[in-house]
Amino acid sequence: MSTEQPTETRQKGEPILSVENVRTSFYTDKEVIRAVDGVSFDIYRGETVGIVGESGSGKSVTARSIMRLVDNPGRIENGRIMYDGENLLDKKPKQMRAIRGGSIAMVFQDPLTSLNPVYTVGNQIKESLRLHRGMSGKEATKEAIELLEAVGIPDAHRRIREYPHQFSGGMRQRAVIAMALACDPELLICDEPTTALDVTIQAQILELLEDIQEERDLAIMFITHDMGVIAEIADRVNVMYAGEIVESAPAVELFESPKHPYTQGLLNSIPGQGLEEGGRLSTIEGDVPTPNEEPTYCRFAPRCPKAFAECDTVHPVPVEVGDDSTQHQASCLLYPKNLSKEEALDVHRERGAKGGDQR
Ligand SMILES: Nc1ncnc2c1ncn2[C@@H]1O[C@H](COP(=O)(O)OP(=O)(O)OP(=O)(O)O)[C@@H](O)[C@H]1O
Ligand code: NI
Repeated sequence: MSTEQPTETRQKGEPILSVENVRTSFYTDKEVIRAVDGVSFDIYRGETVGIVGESGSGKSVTARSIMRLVDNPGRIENGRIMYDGENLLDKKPKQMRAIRGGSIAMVFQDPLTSLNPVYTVGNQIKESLRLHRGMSGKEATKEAIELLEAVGIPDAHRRIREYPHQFSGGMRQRAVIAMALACDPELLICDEPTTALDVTIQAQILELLEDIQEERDLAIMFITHDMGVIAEIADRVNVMYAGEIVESAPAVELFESPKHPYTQGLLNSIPGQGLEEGGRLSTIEGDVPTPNEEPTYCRFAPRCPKAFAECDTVHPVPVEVGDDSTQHQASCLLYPKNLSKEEALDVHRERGAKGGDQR
């Protein structure tokens, strides 16, 4: 972290969540997979931070690391996750359970992973209210109905007595969001919450999240592989590739002026943009590599149209790339632009040697 905070950031006060140089690895029989490899980012109150990247880039493992839900053979090996001034990695399992579904709630792609088929939707919301806010009886029923109304479920006093299978996909995801809100969270982590829904319903859910955020000053971490969705919802974007954040910027700036060749490639693959001759959508050739060794090179180089010899021997660290702001970083040897190629390479070599992800 730099000691010089840009004005805009300083005005927002302290971040509600600071992920600092986190590494989470999976110890399989064959190899050690560094699924999250030196990841750092902040989330401020009332802000939506997007995490975007192709399948396998480490988005979900990042979310699960924050929630301390990494299963065997996975281990969080390095870094700090500061929440409300305390490191979540130091919390006992019991303390973590209180935080999960309490001040930090999570919404997954498949609402059925969060809903129990044998209980009514109302009873599940009421159970959350009982556990996290000590409510019961009529008071809890009233609050549960209000929550269902707040997430746009019509006829809430009747639907509260229905089971998850009686809800449509979109309504189920709304119910899951109501359940998350029942705990009155400060931070909502959404992992592809709209991916399984059709486009119209997806738009409605995104709108709902924005409304709720405004009402409650909620911080949202939003994971998706869809740049279009990011454009809709994020204030700030972190682009992930093979376990690392390769670019981080305010959303508007990222879309207007992407710096990392990977981000540029992702943006070219949005329908309606970057159409090749003949109208075909351009995509980035090849797949995300499995990050199974310490990066002493750029993991994107094999797919990068701008790669040069040093990309195979120098690990890029995040450097400032903003045209006029100090909140735009990219991990790419092409930058900083104001330096010669040799000077820029030295910046990456030196900072990499000092321990990598020092922003
Ligand atoms: N249980 C596990 N065992 C071994 N490796 C795992 C496990 N879970 C995740 N990984 C590794 O971590 C990498 C990142 O996974 P992650 O689920 O975070 O990707 P993602 O960016 O969320 O992708 P998607 O868009 O497909 O959800 C995977 O490619 C895989 O190599
Ligand atoms: Ni995922």
